[in-house]
Parts: sequence; structure tokens; C-alpha cells
Amino acid sequence: YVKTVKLWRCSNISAPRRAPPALSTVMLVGDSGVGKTCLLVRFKDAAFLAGSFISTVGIDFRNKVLDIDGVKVKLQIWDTAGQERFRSVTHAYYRDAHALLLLYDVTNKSSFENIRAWLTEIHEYAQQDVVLMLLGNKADATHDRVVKREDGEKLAKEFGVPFMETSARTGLNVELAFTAVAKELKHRSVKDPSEKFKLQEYVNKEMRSSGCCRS
Ligand SMILES: Nc1nc2c(ncn2[C@@H]2O[C@H](COP(=O)(O)OP(=O)(O)OP(=O)(O)O)[C@@H](O)[C@H]2O)c(=O)[nH]1
Repeated sequence: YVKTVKLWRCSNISAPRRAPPALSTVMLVGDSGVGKTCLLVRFKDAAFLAGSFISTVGIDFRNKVLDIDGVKVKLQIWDTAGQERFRSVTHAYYRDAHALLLLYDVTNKSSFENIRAWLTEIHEYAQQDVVLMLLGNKADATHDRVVKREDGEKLAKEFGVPFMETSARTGLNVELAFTAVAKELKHRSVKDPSEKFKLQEYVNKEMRSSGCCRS
């Protein structure tokens, strides 16, 4: 009931179901309150869920079709509940995810510290070749920030995971995060080995060209 209320604030969403093979599945994971639902709503509807915070219950999803270099890539994005009590539900979905966006909140230290535990969980439950990206969300909240961008970069480097900061409030890098993942998934499906794609290089290049976030 609570989950339904949360997502009905933006649009009408039916019960989640497993994606047919034609879809690429992207799962949003991370502690409760880091902004997973807001990131999804920003990406899908270019809107921001302001106001009181309602936790997701279980799992929900939305579809979006992206045009990647002239090819249609269908994404089914799963919004998971960050609360510990729903962890077993999330575990059941990992193995069907083609990509994972792992979020922490730059204004919440423990959400950042918990990233190591999330990575352990991902290692245990997700496919070995899952596309993974670490996102430091709420980058707009400069006054409340407690996790530096460099700390996020350092952690991501330690685990060999692409990284960027995002803001569901302003839309910073939200489109880029999903597009980068879709590009990686599309390139993986191309049989030609000369078509190499480096996710972090692509993200850095795109951020540089938009004048965002990196020197
Ligand atoms: N300033 C700021 N606030 C944000 C941002 N993203 C989300 N929030 C706020 O953070 C709170 C939690 O956002 P949600 O998207 O519901 O968090 P969640 O990760 O889906 O939480 P669970 O459903 O419990 O797992 C809400 O009050 C949002 O308004 C952001 O980019 N910037």
C-alpha cells in the first residue's frame, strides 16, 4: 500500500513483473533514503518527488526506451526497497538484472560506508558480468554534504567500478547514468570485438563536454 502511494504520486504503476528477454533490466540499489525512487522518477518523468519521504515496499519498476546510436534499447528499471526488512525480496531479483546502479547519499555518511556491504551482496547474488555503476546522489545538497566526491572516486577505483555524482533534484547526470549503462549493454550485445566501449571513459568525456563535475 505504501509503495503504491509513493509511486502514484507521479503516475499509475502496476505490480512489478520479471522482464521479458527483449528488455535490459537495470536495478537501483542502496540504503533507504539515498534517492532511488527520485532518480527513477527524474529519469522517466523529468520530475522530482519533493516533500515527505515514503519508503518503497518490496520492488517496483518502470520502462523506458532509449535511442543509443540509432538503436532502440528498452530498459526496465527496478526500484528496490533500501530497508533491511525487504532485503530478501531484493536478493531474488539480482540474478535477473543486467545492470545495477548502486547509490549512496553524499549527505549521509553511513549510506556511503554501507557501499562495501552492498558490493559484497552484489558479488554474492548478481550475475558475474553485471554492468555496475556507483552513484553519489544528492550532489545538489552542498551545505549538507559529508562525503567528498574524491572519496566516492577512491572507493569506486578500489573496486574497479565506474562512478559519478548525480542529483535527482536538479537532474545532474541522471540521463547520463542510464544512457551510459544502456550503451554498455548495447555494446556487449554487439558481436564485433573491435567495438570496445569503456564506461568510465565515456562518462568522463560526457561530463567534461557538459562542463560538469570534473577538472
Ligand atoms: N536534495 C536532494 N534530495 C533528494 C534527492 N533525491 C532524493 N532526495 C530526497 O531524499 C528522500 C528519499 O528519496 P527516495 O527516492 O524516496 O529514496 P529511496 O532510496 O527510494 O528510499 P527507499 O524507498 O526507502 O529505499 C526524499 O525526501 C527525497 O525528496 C536529491 O538528488 N537531492
